[in-house]
Amino acid sequence: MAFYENEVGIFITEEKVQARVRELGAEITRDYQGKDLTLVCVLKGSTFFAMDLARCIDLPLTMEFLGVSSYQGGTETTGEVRITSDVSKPMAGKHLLIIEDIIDTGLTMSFLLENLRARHPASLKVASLLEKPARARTKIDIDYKGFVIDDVFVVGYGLDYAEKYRNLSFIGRMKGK
Ligand SMILES: O=P(O)(O)OC[C@H]1O[C@H](OP(=O)(O)OP(=O)(O)O)[C@H](O)[C@@H]1O
Ligand code: HPA
Ligand SMILES: [Mg+2]
Repeated sequence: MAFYENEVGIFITEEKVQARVRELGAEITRDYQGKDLTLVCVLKGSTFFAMDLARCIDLPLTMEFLGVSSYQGGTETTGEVRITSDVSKPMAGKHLLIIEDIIDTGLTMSFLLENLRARHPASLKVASLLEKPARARTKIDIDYKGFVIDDVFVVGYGLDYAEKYRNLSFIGRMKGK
């Protein structure tokens, strides 16, 4: 029996995730032809998605990493988004695409959009593997969206519960949460 099976059930299979990531990569490749694209990967949750997506984009892109945290290990947001590590270069004049694993209440993305917009990029767009509209507290326009999901707490493919389960290659759901 695999280590996660008591607590986690499969929600979106690895095959479905990978197929959708390839589609999004092809779309981004078409849209950013001739532009100097910078992926802003949001630590820690988006790392697995960002790494796979980047390999499906057929363009000479740059990768930056921005750490933010607001869940502090639980299943409910604390409502306070903190930057835990900043990008390594000025973002002014760049075509930025924020890469997220999930937009749940939208508080993190709303913070990120405001923060990055203030740095005067040439353009600013959003890619998120998951969207959970049932819990949205603010409206976020997602330019590249993987899946819309119901109000369940998901783990795997970068998403954690108390820092665990990020390394599952599928999207799982916590049993009883
Ligand atoms: O839309 P929201 O309700 O703000 O939730 C989404 C955010 O919450 C999670 O990050 P978390 O704060 O857990 O940090 P982590 O990525 O390091 O797990 C997730 O990775 C998103 O960044
Ligand atoms: O459903 C979720 N799972 C893991 N982390 C999250 N952060 C916001 N929503 C979630
Ligand atoms: Mg988390």
